[in-house]
Amino acid sequence: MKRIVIKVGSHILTEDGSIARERMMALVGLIADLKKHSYEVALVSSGAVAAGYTQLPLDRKKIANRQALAAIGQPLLLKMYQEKFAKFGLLCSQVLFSADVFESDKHVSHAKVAIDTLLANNVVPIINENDTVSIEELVFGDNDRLSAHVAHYFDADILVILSDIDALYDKDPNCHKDAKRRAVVNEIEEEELAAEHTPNNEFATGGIVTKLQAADFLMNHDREMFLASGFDLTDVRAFLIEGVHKGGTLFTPTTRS
Ligand SMILES: Nc1ncnc2c1ncn2[C@@H]1O[C@H](COP(=O)(O)OP(=O)(O)O)[C@@H](O)[C@H]1O
Ligand SMILES: N[C@@H](CCC(=O)OP(=O)(O)O)C(=O)O
Repeated sequence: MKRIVIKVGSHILTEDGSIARERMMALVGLIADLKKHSYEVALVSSGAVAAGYTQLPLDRKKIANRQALAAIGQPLLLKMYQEKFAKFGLLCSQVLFSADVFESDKHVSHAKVAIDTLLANNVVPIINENDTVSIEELVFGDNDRLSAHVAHYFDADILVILSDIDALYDKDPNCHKDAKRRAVVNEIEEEELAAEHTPNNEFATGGIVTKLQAADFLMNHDREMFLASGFDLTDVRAFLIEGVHKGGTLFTPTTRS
């Protein structure tokens, strides 16, 4: 059985100031199908701050307000996921991490027991950063790097990032019409890892750089990452279910390709 971690960003989960229910439903449908194809699936979902903002539009630039919005939004997000997974007869669960968990072997092994037990019982773990308490040195700040840690420390075969962009390009395709897709990447340059963050949505925090940092972390640990569109799930379905790499970018260590 293959274990995968899927990460979905805030932009995919929000639309016109609300949670994008249809896209959430499509994602849950994909996970249900993957489970039928014998995958174990854990989901890293952003969207707590965005969900909180639908209820109380506080100024999101203030850290204290983001902490409060996450506290409001996280239970709402989970409630929506629970309703949608129930339509497929599946249970889901909430797991919240702060960055320091991954600095302690003891904490990682406790968390792994919980994740393994959920997966063994056919329950989908839905993971997010604990944004209410994760500030300063405790913070990842973006779920791209969090999901890479989850994939590595909990032994996933691959991390799949579903983004508002359908692949990695040689330059930002939202600014350059002639940008070319990079189908397979084996190595990431230092300067690409140090570039500025370029999120394409008011609730997103990462941009392409944190996705590259996630991929670099995984490739350095001999693991793979696949980046594809979260708006249209055709490419990720083809890749995971049919084994066909049409769109999207596969990051794979040189030793494997
Ligand atoms: N070389 C590149 N290839 C792909 N996307 C890029 C590139 N450079 C910058 N970007 C930007 O990064 C954005 C993806 O990051 P982000 O908005 O944080 O995604 P998400 O919320 O889905 O995690 C794209 O929409 C695009 O504008
Ligand atoms: N933990 C935050 C996630 C913010 C974030 O990383 O968003 P994104 O860059 O869209 O993955 C939340 O749930 O709102």
